[in-house]
Amino acid sequence: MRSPVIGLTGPTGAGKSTWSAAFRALHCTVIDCDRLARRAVEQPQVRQALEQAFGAEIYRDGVLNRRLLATRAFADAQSVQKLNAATHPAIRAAILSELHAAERKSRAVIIDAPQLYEGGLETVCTTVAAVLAPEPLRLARILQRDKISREEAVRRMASQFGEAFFRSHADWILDGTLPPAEVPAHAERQLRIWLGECL
Ligand SMILES: CC(C)(COP(=O)(O)OP(=O)(O)OC[C@H]1O[C@@H](n2cnc3c(N)ncnc32)[C@H](O)[C@@H]1O)[C@@H](O)C(=O)NCCC(=O)NCCS
Ligand SMILES: Nc1ncnc2c1ncn2[C@@H]1O[C@H](COP(=O)(O)OP(=O)(O)OP(=O)(O)O)[C@@H](O)[C@H]1O
Repeated sequence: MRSPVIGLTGPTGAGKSTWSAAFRALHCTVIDCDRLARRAVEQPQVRQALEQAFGAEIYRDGVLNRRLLATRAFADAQSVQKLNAATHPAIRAAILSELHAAERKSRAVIIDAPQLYEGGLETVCTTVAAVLAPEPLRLARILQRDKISREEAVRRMASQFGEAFFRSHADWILDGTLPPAEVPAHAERQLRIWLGECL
C-alpha cells in the first residue's frame, strides 16, 4: 500500500524544520526540498538557466554565490519567477524520484517544501499542512539564522505567499510558535490523525 504523502509548507522562518524533525523522529521519511535545491543548482542545465537569467558571475569556479543570486532573484516578482523557472523543474524531478523510492516503505512521507504551491507539488500530496508564525517573529528568526540584512530578509519574505494564502489553501495549520520541546507530542497526535484518515 502507498504511504500517505504530507506536504509541509509555510513561509520562511515559520518553523517547518522543527516540525519535520519531529516527523522524522516518528519514522516518517522527510524529503527536504531546500537540500534538493542545493543539489539542483549544481546541475549543468540549471546552472546555464541561472547564468542566463542572472549573469555568469553568480558562479565562481563552478560554485554558486548564493548570496549574490539571492540579492538578484528576490529583487522583484519577475526575478523570482525567473529563479523558479530555472530551478523548479530539476527540484521537482528530484522530489518525485525520492518520493517514488520512499512511497511504499515509509509510515508517511513528508515533503518539506517552502515552495510547495509554486512548484505545483500539492497535486502529489494526500494532504497539505502549513506551519505558520507571526511575521515579526519570522523576521527575527531568519535575521538570526541566515545572517542577512533586514532589507534582504523583508524582500525574501515579500516574494512568498502570505499567511492568508496558506490559511485558505492548506488543509491543516501547524503552530510554528510552540516551544520546540512541545512539538514532538503535537506531531505525534497530528500524524495519528493523518494515518487514520489515510488508512
Ligand atoms: C536563491 C538561493 C540560492 C538563496 O540561497 P540561501 O542559501 O540564501 O537560502 P536557502 O536556499 O537556504 O533558502 C532559505 C529559504 O528561502 C526561501 N526561498 C528559497 N527559494 C525561494 C524561492 N524561489 N521563492 C521564495 N522563497 C524562496 C525559502 O523559505 C527557503 O527555505 C536558494 O534559495 C535557491 O536556490 N532558491 C531556488 C530554489 C527553490 O525554490 N528552493 C525552494 C525549494 S522548494
Ligand atoms: N518552535 C520554534 N521555537 C523557537 N525557534 C524556532 C522554532 N522553530 C524554528 N525555530 C528557529 O527559527 C529559525 C527558522 O526556523 P526553520 O529553519 O524551521 O524555518 P523554516 O520554516 O524551515 O523556514 P525556511 O523556509 O526559511 O527554511 C531556525 O533558526 C530555528 O531554530
